[in-house]
Amino acid sequence: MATAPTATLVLEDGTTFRGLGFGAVGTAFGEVVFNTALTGYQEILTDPSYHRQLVTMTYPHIGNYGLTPEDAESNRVQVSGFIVREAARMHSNHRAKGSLGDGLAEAGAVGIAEIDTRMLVRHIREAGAMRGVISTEIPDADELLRRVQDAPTMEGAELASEVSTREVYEVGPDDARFRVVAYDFGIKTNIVRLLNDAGCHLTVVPAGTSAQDVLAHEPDGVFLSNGPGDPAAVKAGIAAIAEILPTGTPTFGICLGHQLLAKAAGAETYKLKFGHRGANHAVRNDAGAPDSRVPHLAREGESVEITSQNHGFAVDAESLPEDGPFGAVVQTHVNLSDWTNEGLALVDLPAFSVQYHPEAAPGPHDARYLFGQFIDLMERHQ
Ligand SMILES: NC(=O)CC[C@H](N)C(=O)O
Repeated sequence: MATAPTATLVLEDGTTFRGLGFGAVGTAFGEVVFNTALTGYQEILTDPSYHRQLVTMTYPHIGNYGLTPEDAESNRVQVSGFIVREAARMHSNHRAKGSLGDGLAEAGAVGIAEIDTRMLVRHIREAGAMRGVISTEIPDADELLRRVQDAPTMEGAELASEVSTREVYEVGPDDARFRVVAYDFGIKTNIVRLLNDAGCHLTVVPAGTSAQDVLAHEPDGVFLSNGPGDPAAVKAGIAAIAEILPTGTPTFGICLGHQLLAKAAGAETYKLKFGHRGANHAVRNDAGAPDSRVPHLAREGESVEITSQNHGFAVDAESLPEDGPFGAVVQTHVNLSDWTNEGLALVDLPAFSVQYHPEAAPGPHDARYLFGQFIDLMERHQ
C-alpha cells in the first residue's frame, strides 16, 4: 500500500476522513452505509441494491480471499465506493481470480482504506445515513463538501431502471414445473439460482415491463426482485403489480420487491435512519401465531430466523391496510432489534414478500423455506 494515493472521505455534514486510496482513481459519490457481515464482501460489492452507495465494512480486514467470478451476485461491482479499515495487501485463496483492488479499479469504484470505521459507523448510527464522497484526486475537503451537497439524495431516487436488464432473458430448463416471470429491479444471481433449483423456469423482464406483457407469458407465478433506490419512486413497477395482483397470479417479493408489493397493496414506505445491512439480523415469523390469518405461511418448527439484510427503506407496519385495494394485508415477519416490518402477506390473494434476503448471499440459510412457500402457492393455483 506504500504507493497508494492519499484519499479523502467527506460526509455531507462536513465530517472528513483521510485514508489511503485503493481500487479506482477518481471521485465517487453515494449514500454512506455500513454492512456488519464478517465475510462476503464480494457478494456485497456485486449486489445491484448497492448501486450509488459507498459501503463501509465494519469487519476490519477486507480483501484477504480476493475475488472469485462464480461468487458474484451480478456481472459487475455495483457500489460506487468502498470504505474499509484495512485492505489486505495480498489475497490467498485457490479459487480467486483477482484482487479486491483490481476488481474495484475495473468497475471504476473508488476504495478508501485506513479509515477509523468504528468512528464512522458510530457517527452514521447517531446522525443517520447521509451522502458522501470519496476522492483520490481532490484533496480539498471544502471543495468535496460543496460537491457532495449538490449530489442527489437517496430519498426519491429511482435507481431500479439503471441496473435492470435491458432485454428479456430466459433461465432454467424448458421443462421446469413452473414458469415464473421475474421482474429485474436489480436481481441477485443467487435468487435466480434458487428459483431454478426449486423447479422454476424464469423469464427475467426489465423493471419497466407492463403488467400486460408479464401476463402475456401466462406465468404460474410472478417474482419481484430486490433492487436499489427509493421504492416510492418506482411508479411503473407499483402500477404493474397493482394490475397483476387481481388476476390471482401467485406473487413473491424480496426487499425492493417487498416494498413495491406493499405500495401496490395500499401501504406506505419510509426511509430508515441508517438501515439494516448485515448477515445476522434476527427476525420473527408470526404467520404461525395462534391468531394468524395466513397460517399457510408459518415456518415449520421455529419462528425466529437469522437473516441476511440490505435495506435503507422499510414498509410502515401501521400503514398495512385492513381494507386496501386488494383487501387486508397482514404483517408476517418482524425485526427483533427495532420491531420494524420484515414481511407481509395478502389475506385474500396468493401474494407475500419479505424485506430481508432468503437467498442470503452472503448470509445464513434459515429463510430458504420461503422459496418452498412460493412453490406451494403456485402448486395450489396452477
Ligand atoms: N436490497 C434491496 O432490495 C433494497 C431495497 C431498497 N433499495 C432499500 O434500500 O430499502
